[in-house]
Amino acid sequence: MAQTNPYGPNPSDFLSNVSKFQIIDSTLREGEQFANAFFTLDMKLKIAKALDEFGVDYIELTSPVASEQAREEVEAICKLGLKTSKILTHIRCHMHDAKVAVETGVDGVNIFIGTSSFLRQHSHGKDMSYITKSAIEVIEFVKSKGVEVRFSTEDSFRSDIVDLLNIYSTVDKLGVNRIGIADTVGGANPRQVYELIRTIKSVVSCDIETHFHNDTGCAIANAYTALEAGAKYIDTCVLGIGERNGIVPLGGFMARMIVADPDYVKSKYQLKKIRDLENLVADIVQVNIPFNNPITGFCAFTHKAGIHAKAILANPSTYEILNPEDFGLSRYIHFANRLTGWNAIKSRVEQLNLKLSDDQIKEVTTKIKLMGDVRPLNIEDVDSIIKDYHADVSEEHANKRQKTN
Ligand SMILES: CC(=O)SCCNC(=O)CCNC(=O)[C@H](O)C(C)(C)COP(=O)(O)OP(=O)(O)OC[C@H]1O[C@@H](n2cnc3c(N)ncnc32)[C@H](O)[C@@H]1OP(=O)(O)O
Ligand SMILES: O=C(O)CCC(=O)C(=O)O
Ligand SMILES: [Zn+2]
Repeated sequence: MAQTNPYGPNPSDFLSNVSKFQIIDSTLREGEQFANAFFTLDMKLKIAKALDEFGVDYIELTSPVASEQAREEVEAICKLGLKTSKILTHIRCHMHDAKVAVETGVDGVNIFIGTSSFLRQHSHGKDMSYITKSAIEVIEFVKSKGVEVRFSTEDSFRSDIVDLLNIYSTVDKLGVNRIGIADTVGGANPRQVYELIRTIKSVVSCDIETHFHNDTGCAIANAYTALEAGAKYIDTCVLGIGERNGIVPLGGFMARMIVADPDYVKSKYQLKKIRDLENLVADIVQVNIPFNNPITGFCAFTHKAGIHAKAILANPSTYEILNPEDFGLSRYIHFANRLTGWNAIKSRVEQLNLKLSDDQIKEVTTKIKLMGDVRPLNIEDVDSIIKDYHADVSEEHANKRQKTN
């Protein structure tokens, strides 16, 4: 009987887009706002090509009005003729920005403006009626140029819900391709995300994009819940880089989604390229891949405790929700420590091509654990304990045979 996936989408959840989400990768926009990022054109071209090869649906680029170089970079990336990813640029709700953006050759423009009282008062100083008026003007202009348009409210979760419903239904009627909902300060939790998206979805017919910061560690969970509530597009960055501690990390998001819908994720994204993509960005922004990074952290597929090792050797699904092979990686059983057990050591004895009975393996395991109580062990330590033990028991055996002959 086919087993149902306990982590799969709920089949009765008709609004859910868990099995048809798309990725808007913002490594070259939000990621450029990461404290350590200084991207040259060459670096941006390399990252754009790698994102395209991985298969992200869209690549979002820094506003062309940020600097002359930024504008040239947008144009150069548009000219790459990427095979999969469409190109967006991220602009203020501002006519000048829109005029510059549509001349760069992008496929779409992501417009944003702050709607919370914090941002209305201290960022741009405009009220909701001004915001609505300029949104209409800028959206109509971008649409007239035949490129995709998305309108987003910055700091959506601290914005007044009536303001949000009014502005989103207005821009929806203008025919935007997507609206964006942003947790700009990373304070939202999954339940709030679900409720806000369901409420907004009831007044718009266009698709919903979401943008989650990770200040309180909820970014991936919020992204997943957003899809469950009916959002379709998730903003990501490689390694989650971005302003402050960044946004939804592409790799971690892939880990979340492959568990929910393996067929969709494997058919759409080149998962075996995730490690190279992360290494490329990590090198460019000069950070290490975190040890506990989903998928590519150095110990993401390392099993240590004896109980885990035994079960993993019997069936990897016992303690693995992700299959390392899906990402071109392999699992590792860490047996050189005092938490090891005889099953793990038996596997090592077999790898070393030695013959020991189960009782002998249990005895040598006790020796390894005793040594592991004294100091940290490495593989060579364990191998030499096994080999010495093997030599001893073989010699004993030979002596016994000599005596009986
Ligand atoms: C949450 C986010 O990550 S949003 C994306 C952030 N991205 C960026 O900031 C891109 C890089 N930014 C830049 O290069 C510059 O800030 C520029 C070119 C956009 C603007 O530079 P400046 O004109 O020197 O203004 P400065 O950066 O000091 O202040 C921001 C200006 O944008 C205005 N503004 C801020 N957000 C918006 C918006 N969404 N729509 C319209 N105007 C806005 C502010 O009112 C302010 O203009 P003012 O000084 O005339 O009041
Ligand atoms: O444009 C958006 O939707 C998000 C902008 C942004 O980076 C943020 O609000 O944190
Ligand atoms: Zn952001």
